[in-house]
Parts: sequence; C-alpha cells; structure tokens
Amino acid sequence: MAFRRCGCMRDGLTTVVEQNMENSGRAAECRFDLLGIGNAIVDVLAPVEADFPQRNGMVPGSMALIDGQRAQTLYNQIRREKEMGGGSAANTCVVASNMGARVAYLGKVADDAPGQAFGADLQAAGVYFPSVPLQGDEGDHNPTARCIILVTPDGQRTMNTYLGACVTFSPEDVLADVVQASKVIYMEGYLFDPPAAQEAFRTAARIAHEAGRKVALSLSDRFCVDRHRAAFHDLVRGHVDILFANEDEICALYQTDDFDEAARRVAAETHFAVLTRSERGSVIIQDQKRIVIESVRTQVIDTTGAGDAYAAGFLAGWTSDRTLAECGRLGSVAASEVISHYGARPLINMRQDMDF
Ligand SMILES: Nc1ncnc2c1ncn2[C@@H]1O[C@H](COP(=O)(O)OP(=O)(O)O)[C@@H](O)[C@H]1O
Ligand SMILES: O=C(O)C[C@@H](O)[C@H](O)C(=O)COP(=O)(O)O
Repeated sequence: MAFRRCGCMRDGLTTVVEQNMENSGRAAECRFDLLGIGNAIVDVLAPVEADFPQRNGMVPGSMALIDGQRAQTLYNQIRREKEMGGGSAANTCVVASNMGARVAYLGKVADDAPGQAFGADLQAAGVYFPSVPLQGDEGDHNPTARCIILVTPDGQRTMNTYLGACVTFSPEDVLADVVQASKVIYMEGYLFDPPAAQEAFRTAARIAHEAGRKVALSLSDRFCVDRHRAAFHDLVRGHVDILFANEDEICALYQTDDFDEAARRVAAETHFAVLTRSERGSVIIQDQKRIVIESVRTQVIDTTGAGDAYAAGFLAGWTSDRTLAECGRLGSVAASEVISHYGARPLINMRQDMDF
C-alpha cells in the first residue's frame, strides 16, 4: 500500500482532508498524520577522534546542555562537516514526510539566519511549520538553538545543545487547531529541559486527547530521563498512548541495567511501548504482547537521528494502518538510511527509492 500524500501542505487550516480510515478506529478527518513538537535546533556535525568526547569532559553517546559561550568555543574548535536543521522531533517530522506522511511541526526559533534555515529545511521537506519566530530584543537575547554533534570514527554521536530560543517555548505556542487536526502528536522528552515547554507539553497532550487524538512521547536521552524521571513516570502511566525509548532510556526510567526487567515494567504500566536497541533492532510491546523487529544492516557513518528516524518510519506506518510488524520494519528501514551518512535527515526520497 502506498502512503497517502498531501498536496496542499501550506493551505489554511480550514481545509480538512477527508480520510478513509476504515479499519483503524483512529481519528477520522485529520489534516495531518503527525504533528511533532520539540526543541527547534540547528545541528552542527563534526568528525572527531575517538577520545575527543572524554578528553573534553563529555559522556559519549549522550546529549549535554551547554551555554552560548561553550557552544561558541566548541564551534571554533571543530572541523565542521555539515550544518543543517536538526532537533529530535523535527528530524522525525522530516523523515515521516519523506516517507509520505502528512506532517506539521511546532517549535521555537529566532528570526535570525539559522532560524530561517531551519524553517526552510522543514518547508523543503513538505512539513507545515506555522510557529512564529522570536523577534526583536527577545530574539537577540535568545538566538536559534544549536547542537554541536561530535561524531567519532565508530559512528557514535555525542551532542552538546545550546537551547537558545527554545527556552521561550510555552503553552501559547501550542496551536490548538493544528493539534486537533493531527492523528498523533509526537513530543520529545528533551522538551522537559526548557521549563516553560513542560507546561506546553501537558497543554498539547490535553488538547490532543480532548480531540480524540493520540499522544506519543520519546524519552530522548538517558540523562534527560534522570533529570525528569518523576515527570516521565507520571506521563507514561497516565497521559501517553505510545512510548518510544531506546535501551538506555527505558533502563534509566526504571533504574535498572537489565533491559528485560525494564521491558516487563513498562509493559505493566502502559499499553503501547516501542523500545529500540541499536543494531539489535527493536521490540514493540502492546498489551503485554511482544514483537521483535530486526534492524536493517548498513555501513554506519553517523548514528545521529537513528531513534528519530525509527519513530518516523513507525508512525508513518501506524498512521496509515500498517500492522505493527510493518511499522517496526519501516522504522528500521528509515533508521538504516539516516545512519549511513552524516546528518539526521534522509538524502533520498525514501517513498520513491526504497521498497515499502
Ligand atoms: N548500528 C546499527 N545498525 C543498524 N541499525 C541501527 C544501528 N543503530 C541503530 N539502528 C537502528 O536505529 C534504531 C534506533 O537506534 P537506537 O540506537 O536504539 O536509538 P537512538 O538513536 O534513539 O539512541 C534501531 O532500532 C535500529 O533499527
Ligand atoms: O535535540 C537535540 O538536542 C539534538 C538534535 O538536534 C539532534 O538532531 C538529535 O536529536 C539527533 O537524534 P538522536 O540521535 O536520535 O537522539
């Protein structure tokens, strides 16, 4: 089955696309399959030597929050390979759109050159991006966020994020009509770092559920889970319909080193969780039933965005009524594409060029 394509992404929201959702019981009459909400970030990718992260006080494979000065120091220190739109949920949106889903995104940039580039990347990918950039003094004090991503020869990425304009994202930035028009909203756990965005997160979840839409959450990073464990527990137990997490993150949530124990505990607390395990693939858990999905082997150049792309493939499949096994396979296929080159966004048109 081919994914549906929306040819009117930038029309006014009064146009509601009629959907034929015969067997899903999910939302009918949605303009968007997927709405991503997250920290709007420009990624700066750079190859570094294997020991660079440790030598510079970083934990390999993690995301650390840094201030503007540290961002500038690192920026001057590295050999920049690529600068491009990033942000975890935004990456998911771009990949899902590339796979044929109809996608919108909400996030905060400043009205500066990186912010304009971030918006242009989304627009080029067919993602509807109605968020208003920060203007004037506020924008001058909070420039568009940057993530300095250091990639070691084994393809591992270590991220250093300066949040900039993202710290101003608040409930007012949650556009209710866009939320209501989306089958599923997908929010990144990183949104729990900027304080006002936590409230925005809850606002978006409430609006979505009131409109009969689904809410998906990615736990994002194990240290992010450590920072916000109680809030994530609360969300997982009561407010999230689909949970995405990698092995480290789900283990961090339940404070265990044992993946099987973490998987058992999440199965007891939630109806639907999707757990990724890097080259070991993923496990989909729905109502205690487990489906194991293999990864797709590829030459790994840069693992930035593997989890984001997996979620994209999965949700593109889920919102077009694929079976769970097919959703998982689409996740693995999407992830294998983005880890085979620098950057978290696809270099090909996956819908056209790959076997779905
Ligand atoms: N080395 C790899 N080889 C093949 N696929 C991979 C590899 N690393 C990640 N993937 C794919 O990406 C998905 C997400 O990767 P994972 O590392 O678990 O998430 P994250 O990027 O969030 O840390 C995996 O389920 C798998 O499909
Ligand atoms: O959101 C961030 O702080 C980093 C993003 O800009 C980055 O593109 C990212 O999240 C990569 O995704 P991941 O490797 O799947 O975590």
